[in-house]
Amino acid sequence: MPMLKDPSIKYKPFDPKLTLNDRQWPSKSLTKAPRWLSTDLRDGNQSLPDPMSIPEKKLYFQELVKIGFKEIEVAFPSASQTDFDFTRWCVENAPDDVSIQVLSPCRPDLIRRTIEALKGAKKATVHIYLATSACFRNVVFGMTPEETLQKATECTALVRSLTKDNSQDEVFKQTHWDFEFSPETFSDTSPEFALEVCESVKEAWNPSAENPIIFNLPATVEMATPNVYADQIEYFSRHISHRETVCISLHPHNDRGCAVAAAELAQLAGADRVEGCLFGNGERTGNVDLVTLALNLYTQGYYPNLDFSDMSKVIEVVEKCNKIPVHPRAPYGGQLVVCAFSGSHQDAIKKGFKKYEEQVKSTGDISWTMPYLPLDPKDIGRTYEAIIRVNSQSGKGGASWIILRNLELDLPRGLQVDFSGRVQVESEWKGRELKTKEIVDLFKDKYFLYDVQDEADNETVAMLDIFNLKDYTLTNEGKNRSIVALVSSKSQELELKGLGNGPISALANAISNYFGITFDVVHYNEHSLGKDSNSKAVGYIGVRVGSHERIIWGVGVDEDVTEAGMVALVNTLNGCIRDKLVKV
Ligand SMILES: CC(=O)SCCNC(=O)CCNC(=O)[C@H](O)C(C)(C)COP(=O)(O)OP(=O)(O)OC[C@H]1O[C@@H](n2cnc3c(N)ncnc32)[C@H](O)[C@@H]1OP(=O)(O)O
Ligand SMILES: CC(C)C(=O)C(=O)O
Repeated sequence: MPMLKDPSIKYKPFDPKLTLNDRQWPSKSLTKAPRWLSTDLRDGNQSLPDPMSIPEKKLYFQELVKIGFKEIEVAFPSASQTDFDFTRWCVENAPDDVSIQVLSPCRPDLIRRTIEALKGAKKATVHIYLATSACFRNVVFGMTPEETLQKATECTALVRSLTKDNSQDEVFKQTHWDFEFSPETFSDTSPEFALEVCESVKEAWNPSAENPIIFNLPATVEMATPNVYADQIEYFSRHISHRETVCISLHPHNDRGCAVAAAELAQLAGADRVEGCLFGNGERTGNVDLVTLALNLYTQGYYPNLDFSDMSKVIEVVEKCNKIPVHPRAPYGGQLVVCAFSGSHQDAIKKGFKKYEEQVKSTGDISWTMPYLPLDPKDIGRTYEAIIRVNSQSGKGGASWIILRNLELDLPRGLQVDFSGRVQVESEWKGRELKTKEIVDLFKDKYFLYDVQDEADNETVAMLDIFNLKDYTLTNEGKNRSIVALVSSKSQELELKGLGNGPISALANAISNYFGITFDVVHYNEHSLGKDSNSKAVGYIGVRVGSHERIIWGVGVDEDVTEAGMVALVNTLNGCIRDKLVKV
């Protein structure tokens, strides 16, 4: 029995050791982007089974710059020659406005090596960390609180002497130095002790309002619900002295699956900066996902200062370098998050797009109100074609969307229902999703939408012995129209004669007369295809034959709108012959 019936004998509820009854964060809203730091190349990379090679790191770095990151943690330079060399490459290649951040533990030898890697950088942030929680102090370091405080302070003083106070080395003087300290395991540290250590570190660094110190307060392990983290951050923000000289940074991990929520609530609680990775890569369950955080802001109408216009490219780089696939359901970016397979979703989205396109056309108003889709897929470089996909769970909306997007045919409701039955049979038979081309081909075959200019289509028409409207003459007979129409297939030619109050009804009457059946047009509509003067017209016709309940649908395309309807009618005859409702 691996799971305990009484887990309380093993696990205790988290005690934040903090009472913040006058918390302010719950009544605030997020209205601007924080400072972002990507730690993909450090925290993300250190968690990969196969860390990135230098070419992969370069590719990733360039993508981060393209997205718009101005602070990038590029490595743990003392860890390996690869990390050191890559830091050197960043120093030489980073754009002037991008600050290169590197991480080191509070170990003087490693701090020296780390700072050596930054020589010549235009903008650099030295980031050191030391765990402050009782668990880590006792289990990992065997250090008292006083020893921890002393080590953090001494290492900060060392970084200061090697960077902003380094008067020995001219090259070091050229760099704009920032300093970041992480009381690692902050989420599990007594709030008073985290504050005490940070006050001492702050004094050792001596920041200013112009050059604030960064206190990165990590949820190294996510310990509790996000509101607890928010309280911890608000407590720190309200109690740290000279708040204007401090930038509060977040570094949430996702152990409980709440990293995004924690980062959002903690920003409400006063944080200025967020560290994380694209698509939440990182130790264990990952760092906070910066794509989600940024696009959450965007879909509230606030520009996140990160540009995901080419999401597919971002995913390509992330997957190539991390060698971990981005989950198809990853918020915003996942391949399946803008795809609807099920009938109700497709129906709502299709109606939503119709309304939206009308709204934009008639008023120019692009404000987004779309069932099921919080983000316009176009904003992240996705096409509308990919939104609706068709399988056995789909209704009429799905297949007709594909036909609309690919053939520009806005099918009448009855025809949608008719076609969706055919699609359903096909997808169940194949036991899988039907691809766009399969659906389009299915439609062309079912409604005889063959192109006379196309050789392959002509062969099909001949093989299936399908009737075409070859010629016709219409004459007025009082209020009525009389028709003589020539329809031909490969094997025969028929002369049909009839009378009606218009060309369509005259031809329907001619078919009735020839085959000795009732052939009633119960649905007719048409619309134009294309927007220019060469545009064609499409006609849709539904007929009821004899005593059959079923309506047989035909579609016809022609330069002339009347002829499009007549072609559609001849195609209903083809449908009747194929379905053996009419004998030739
Ligand atoms: C939460 C985080 O993600 S923190 C970042 C973690 N990232 C990494 O560790 C990736 C790179 N790390 C490495 O390549 C190696 O760990 C190195 C090069 C830094 C150090 O390697 P080693 O010297 O072999 O040490 P090792 O990794 O075995 O153990 C860590 C040692 O550092 C100490 N240590 C751990 N964190 C810190 C810290 N923040 N400050 C000071 N010392 C620390 C540990 O107590 C341990 O000391 P001990 O050997 O006296 O018990
Ligand atoms: C070094 C720190 C910021 C860290 O990675 C963590 O605590 O998760």
